[in-house]
Amino acid sequence: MVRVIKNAKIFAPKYVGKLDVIFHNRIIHISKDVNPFFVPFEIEIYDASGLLLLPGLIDPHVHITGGGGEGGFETRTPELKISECIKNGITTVIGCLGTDGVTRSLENLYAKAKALENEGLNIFIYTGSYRLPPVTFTGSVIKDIVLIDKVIGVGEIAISDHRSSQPTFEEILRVVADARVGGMISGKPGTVNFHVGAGKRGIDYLFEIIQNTEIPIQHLYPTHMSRNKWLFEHGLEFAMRGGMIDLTALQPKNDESSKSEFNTIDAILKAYENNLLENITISSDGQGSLPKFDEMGNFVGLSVGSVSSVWHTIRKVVENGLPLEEAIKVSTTNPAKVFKLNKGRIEKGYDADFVLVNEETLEIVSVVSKGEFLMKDGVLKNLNFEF
Ligand SMILES: CC(C)C[C@H](NC(=O)C[C@H](N)C(=O)O)C(=O)O
Ligand SMILES: [Zn+2]
Ligand SMILES: [Zn+2]
Repeated sequence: MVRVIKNAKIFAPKYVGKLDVIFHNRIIHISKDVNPFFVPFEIEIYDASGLLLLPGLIDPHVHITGGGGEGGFETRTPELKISECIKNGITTVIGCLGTDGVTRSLENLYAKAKALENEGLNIFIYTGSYRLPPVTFTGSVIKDIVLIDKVIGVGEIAISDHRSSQPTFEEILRVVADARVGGMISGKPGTVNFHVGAGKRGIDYLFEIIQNTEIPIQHLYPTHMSRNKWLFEHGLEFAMRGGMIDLTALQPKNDESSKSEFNTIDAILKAYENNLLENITISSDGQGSLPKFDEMGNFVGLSVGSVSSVWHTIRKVVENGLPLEEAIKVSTTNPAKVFKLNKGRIEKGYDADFVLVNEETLEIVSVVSKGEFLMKDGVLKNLNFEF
């Protein structure tokens, strides 16, 4: 079905004015005052008066089958409900495993990815989990990337963290080399998503790779880079060399980090001041655990990441003075660049993934993914097991 969204104020991300957008699964045409009765076929009209039209949000790090477990079996976190993504404007997700690569499987990750895709989202996954040697589908990272359609890279590989496998530099380098060539052969980005812990080695391994090997920086994609101010400073240095860094979004309920001296909002504003916003993405760590450990490394407790943190963070950054057309880049054009996706822009030929928000409140009203409304004026499409 061809559709037209009329009278929306469009942020492409740049604000381009009030225009009409005609689309199928991709954007066909954008112009003023489209008259749908002039086209010689049926076209569905959506009047977006009073709404802003943004590119669908891309969340590059979600534990779609659940994660956690750092406090024992009862702390394994629940899997993702697709309605959470839709209500929060997320139309593209990269799924991953985390600490627990034993009871969480890649087969389950793949099945969940296909389920989310079949119900309307755009989904990709990483092979591997925290540990090296990595868990794989086929026994090899290269084969996983080349032969498993949804696999676009490897992650989240833990470094500088007491929960990592304490990988050697050679182990890390081999995974990145395999991801690069696997990506080349299959036309995929071959991205390696590094989970960077609070350890004092930070992203030393990544600097070593770009300084001492032939591997280009675009394959190295560290996350949790606003975990603390010290790590973020190193992240900015990595960004100055052309690298992309991912920040874990500010969790709506987690008022601790919003009160702590440094959080993701500060990090985004600082990147903007340093003219490095184009090197920043944010991710929710959705359904991943957000565990706390004491100084002796004893587990203290954990909360669960929420995909709602992405839009929450963008709104907070706008409240702190960053223009909307800048703030949304961290979840549209920037992650689209990391994964080489035909997404993240409201331009002819781009995928028809949209979020429509109330221009006064920035509340999310409607969501379109692959040209289909998944939520229209606050009403979700019918979803399995979600009543
Ligand atoms: C960035 C911080 C706050 C959360 C972060 N979460 C994960 O890495 C995911 C988790 N280990 C899981 O497997 O579900 C962490 O633990 O450091
Ligand atoms: Zn992590
Ligand atoms: Zn994670």
